[in-house]
Amino acid sequence: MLKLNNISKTFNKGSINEQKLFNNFSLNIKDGDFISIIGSNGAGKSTLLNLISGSIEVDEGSIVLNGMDITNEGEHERCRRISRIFQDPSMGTNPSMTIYENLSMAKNKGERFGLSFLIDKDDEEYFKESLKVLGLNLEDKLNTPISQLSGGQRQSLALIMAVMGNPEVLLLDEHTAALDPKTSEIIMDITSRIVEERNITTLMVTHNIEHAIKYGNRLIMLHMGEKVVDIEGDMKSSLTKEELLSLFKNVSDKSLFV
Ligand SMILES: Nc1ncnc2c1ncn2[C@@H]1O[C@H](COP(=O)(O)OP(=O)(O)OP(=O)(O)O)[C@@H](O)[C@H]1O
Repeated sequence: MLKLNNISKTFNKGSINEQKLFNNFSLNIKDGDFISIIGSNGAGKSTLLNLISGSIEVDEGSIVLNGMDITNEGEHERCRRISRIFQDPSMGTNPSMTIYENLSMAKNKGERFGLSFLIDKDDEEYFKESLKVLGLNLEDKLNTPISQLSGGQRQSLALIMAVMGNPEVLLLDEHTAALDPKTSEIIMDITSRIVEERNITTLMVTHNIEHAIKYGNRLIMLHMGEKVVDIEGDMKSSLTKEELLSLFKNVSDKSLFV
């Protein structure tokens, strides 16, 4: 269980650009939840993931992961338990290294090691088995530099790397947004298979309404740092695109008057 308790976050405090984004924001996420997070630009979606990953600190409130208060842990300390994939496929992998080396790095995440320690031939079979799940034949390209892979192949690899250490939480920050529509569908299919097979608690920020509806057991809409829609279970699975767009429009229209 991941719990965000009464979180507050203000950017540029005390300056003319001060922006109070989250004010007493709470969220309880159950183990195995796959949550789609939508909302207009600037709603606070990425900031929410930043607060969970530890890349920015909360001003007030606490974050508790499976009973352990991680509020004061930095990103590096949280990274073994919380994995993240970004929009840019080059961010999850090291382009100057091979697939094999990247996977070795992911396997040893958070540990102190030198490159010589990374090359362990015994890992080869394990890496090949992990890559086979993707169905992209990357298992035959272990010695190929990442720079020679397409964006979709890189993002698939980033997924395998992100879940390699069995994280408790997976954060997906518009991870298909930079891909062409067909590749984006393939990556979403792979994502959903991996998340389901491993039962990883997942938060996925997306601007793709269809993906938000199709994937996950829960959907949250953020608006100006507030949770304005939160549906799950049967309500989520029967939600139509029209209904969601109408909810979205209601929220946007209302904000014109505040
Ligand atoms: N590090 C920061 N310093 C100052 N302001 C920030 C910082 N991070 C985010 N903000 C501000 O907080 C607000 C929310 O930003 P955030 O990136 O979380 O929105 P978002 O919902 O992810 O938007 P988008 O869909 O455009 O990616 C924005 O107004 C943004 O300018």
